[in-house]
Amino acid sequence: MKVQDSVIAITGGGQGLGRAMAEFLAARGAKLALIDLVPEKLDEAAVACREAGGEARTYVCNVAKEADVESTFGAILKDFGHLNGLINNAGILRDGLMVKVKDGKVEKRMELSQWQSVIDVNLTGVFLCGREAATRMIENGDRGVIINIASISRAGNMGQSNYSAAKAGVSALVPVWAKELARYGIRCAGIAPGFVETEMTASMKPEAREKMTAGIPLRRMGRPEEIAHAAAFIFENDYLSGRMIEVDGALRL
Ligand SMILES: NC(=O)C1=CN([C@@H]2O[C@H](COP(=O)(O)OP(=O)(O)OC[C@H]3O[C@@H](n4cnc5c(N)ncnc54)[C@H](O)[C@@H]3O)[C@@H](O)[C@H]2O)C=CC1
Ligand SMILES: CC(C)c1ccc(C(=O)O)c(O)c1O
Repeated sequence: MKVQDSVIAITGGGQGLGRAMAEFLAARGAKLALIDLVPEKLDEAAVACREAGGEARTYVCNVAKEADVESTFGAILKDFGHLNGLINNAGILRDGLMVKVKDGKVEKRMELSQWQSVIDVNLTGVFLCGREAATRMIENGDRGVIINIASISRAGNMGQSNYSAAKAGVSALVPVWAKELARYGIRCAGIAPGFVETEMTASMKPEAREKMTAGIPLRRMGRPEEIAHAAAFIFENDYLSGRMIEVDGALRL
């Protein structure tokens, strides 16, 4: 599918990887529907997309809320008339060990609320947006692509019971949706990034950065545009469906 003139919704499009993917696709002529919780971030991202050469509109929405998601995708169809892509990117971290022994006593360290908040956004949010996007594409007769952003943590990372479970879940949805939606001309694939340079990692102390990158076979973190490049490849390759692409510098957790 051509990126040029395709209408692509990106959740968490206000900053970080979501914004980087939006700018990358905008430079190739995409029409972006940017979805996020934070209006100011959305406005900044939309300006950057227009400067890159694409069209962009913004939608304030909590992906974990069914009513928000339904009205947002309704508005996208009304504004653009079509929907050809969804990048399920919005995600949060609430890391912590599940249990810990302190002074000989076992403590429950990961609160249920900590578990639930990550599952709500990173897994249920992906389900709600994927279901809504597929519904609208099919109703509208649009061919389309759904991309789920996972993480190398999907393999199981210490201190990330909630996050690893959610990322394994969104990876499992990829072949499910690829099989269910192929008959409607919709493909589904995913990307599992390793550590990517973001504002957070850029502000780390040099020693901490060096320790982190020392374990990566390519000896550096990924760049946001390298993840965006993988998203564009998935979008453009019409025989790619049901699979995850790992963009992690060969790191295994
Ligand atoms: N940065 C990294 O090194 C890696 C990131 N990832 C994944 O990539 C995705 C993006 O990560 P980053 O750009 O680093 O994160 P970020 O924290 O910089 O950006 C996430 C965006 O999602 C938005 N968001 C959060 N909750 C939301 C909700 N309920 N509804 C709508 N929007 C919401 C935030 O407002 C923010 O703009 C996430 O799914 C993350 O798990 C995966 C592997 C590595
Ligand atoms: C542990 C993985 C590679 C990781 C690291 C950092 C972030 C982030 O800052 O958002 C992630 O989302 C990750 O999945």
